[in-house]
Amino acid sequence: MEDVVSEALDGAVGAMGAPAPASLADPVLVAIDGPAGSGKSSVSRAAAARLGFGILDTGAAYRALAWAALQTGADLDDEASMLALLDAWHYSITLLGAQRVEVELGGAPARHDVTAAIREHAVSGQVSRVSKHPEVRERLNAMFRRIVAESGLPGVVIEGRDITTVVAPNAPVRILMTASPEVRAQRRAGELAGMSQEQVLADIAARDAKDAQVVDFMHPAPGVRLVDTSDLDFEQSVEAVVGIVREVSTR
Ligand SMILES: Nc1ncnc2c1ncn2[C@@H]1O[C@H](COP(=O)(O)OP(=O)(O)O)[C@@H](O)[C@H]1O
Ligand SMILES: Nc1ccn([C@@H]2O[C@H](COP(=O)(O)OP(=O)(O)O)[C@@H](O)[C@H]2O)c(=O)n1
Repeated sequence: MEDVVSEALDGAVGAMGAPAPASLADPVLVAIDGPAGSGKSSVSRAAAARLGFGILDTGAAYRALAWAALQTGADLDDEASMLALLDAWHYSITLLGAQRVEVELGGAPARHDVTAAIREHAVSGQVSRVSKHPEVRERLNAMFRRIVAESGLPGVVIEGRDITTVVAPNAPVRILMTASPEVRAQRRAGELAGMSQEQVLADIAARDAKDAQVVDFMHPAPGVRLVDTSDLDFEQSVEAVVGIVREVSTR
């Protein structure tokens, strides 16, 4: 399946004019989980940049699979159909710089830049239907571990729902990022033009409820640090994550 082309170094070329040096050691992992709108993607991205690490947004792969299923007319509730899609697709995501997500499905055009499309409401509302399948999760988790291992980066922040518990339970830094439902809806409503805060709150509550049937991302597992961003501004949230990483790495 995932004949993954992790284009991690593209961003480094653009940013620095030369490819990033490949690290000989395994990358340091910073695992971050949390519900929708807690700030995990944007805060993880800023923290990674500050630490000189890459960022792997795992939700993008679930979103891209849902996008591919909607595109091809496959039944999102049928696990075998989703596994067949995974067998056929090529997925790539940048780990440095601006996020770019691409999917190859075969056919014409072969390669689709889905960076914007996977954030649309039509995809967000359907993605829990593909992420509920256990074997789909196993296949994507294997892909995430491979992308990180092959990144050549000194460290990678990897964020999603089950990173601290399933994908990287041995990561030296594991964080659960939360915020109250009202604050999360307010943040998301600011991003989604034309939707009221009430609509957004209902949407993310419904998605969280479906997702929570599959993985627990509301309560920190033993050893996982809780960062509640309800009363933190963006900069304070980034500092909280960077502070935990520095604290752990100087122990
Ligand atoms: N601590 C914070 N204070 C204010 N706004 C924030 C904070 N964290 C994130 N945001 C904003 O909230 C929105 C949702 O954050 P995002 O990172 O997409 O959340 P998640 O990945 O958990 O769904 C973004 O527009 C982001 O800039
Ligand atoms: N590790 C992960 C990441 C995402 N997901 C699924 O992918 C969807 C989109 O994740 P996301 O992180 O992009 O969502 P937001 O929190 O950014 O809204 C979630 O609603 C889950 O259904 C998952 O099941 N496991």
